[in-house]
Amino acid sequence: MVKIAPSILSADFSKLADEIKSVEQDVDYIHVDVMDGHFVPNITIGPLIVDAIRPVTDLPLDVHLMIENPDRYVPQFAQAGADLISVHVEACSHLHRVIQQIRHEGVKPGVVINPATPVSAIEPILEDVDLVLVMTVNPGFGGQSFIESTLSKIERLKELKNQYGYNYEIEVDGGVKASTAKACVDAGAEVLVAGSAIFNHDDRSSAVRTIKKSYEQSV
Ligand SMILES: O=C(CO)[C@H](O)[C@H](O)COP(=O)(O)O
Ligand SMILES: [Fe+2]
Repeated sequence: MVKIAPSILSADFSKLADEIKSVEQDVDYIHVDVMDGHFVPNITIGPLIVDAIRPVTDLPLDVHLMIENPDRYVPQFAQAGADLISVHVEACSHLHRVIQQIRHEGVKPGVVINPATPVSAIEPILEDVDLVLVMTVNPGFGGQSFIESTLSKIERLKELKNQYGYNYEIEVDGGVKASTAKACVDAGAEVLVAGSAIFNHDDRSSAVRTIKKSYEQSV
């Protein structure tokens, strides 16, 4: 079963609790985009917001850290109630140490690769993570166009997972909507992050259904 993870980056921040409630019956994770204005040009959410939305839902909070030196903030996001914390390989000088740190905090660790980063950059860490997030846009903003060249990396991650019996889920993030979701699922994506394709529609159930219908023939 393919999982859906709505990104609250495209939600109405003046009523985040209502926004989360509007999707939770149809989805599997709540995706939280944390940006620091350094690793990416945008500034968004910190641990205080994660703490505030934690009691709103029982769904796992999938926290995507787009920040430099994430080791400085992992304990705060863990204490705030993150269930998964993913860090960019491009933002970590000591990736293995950060992944260990996340697990030590009792949280599932994930690693993220940007569109221009090859799978080979994270091969040594694949046995240690619960999630691999393939960015299908350059991180920083919602509502961007899907980058097709990322599909071969999803296929490679599926191949490596089958070959070595790794436990990670393959997640994709950026530009995922009805017209791009099937290609992701066919390539091996198991978790689809979608922000604008869900929150830019008044009827969230119908928006999620439209995405699911686009690939259900292939799963
Ligand atoms: O990490 C992200 C951006 O850096 C977001 O999760 C992603 O962009 C979701 O937005 P959309 O589905 O509208 O592309
Ligand atoms: Fe994200």
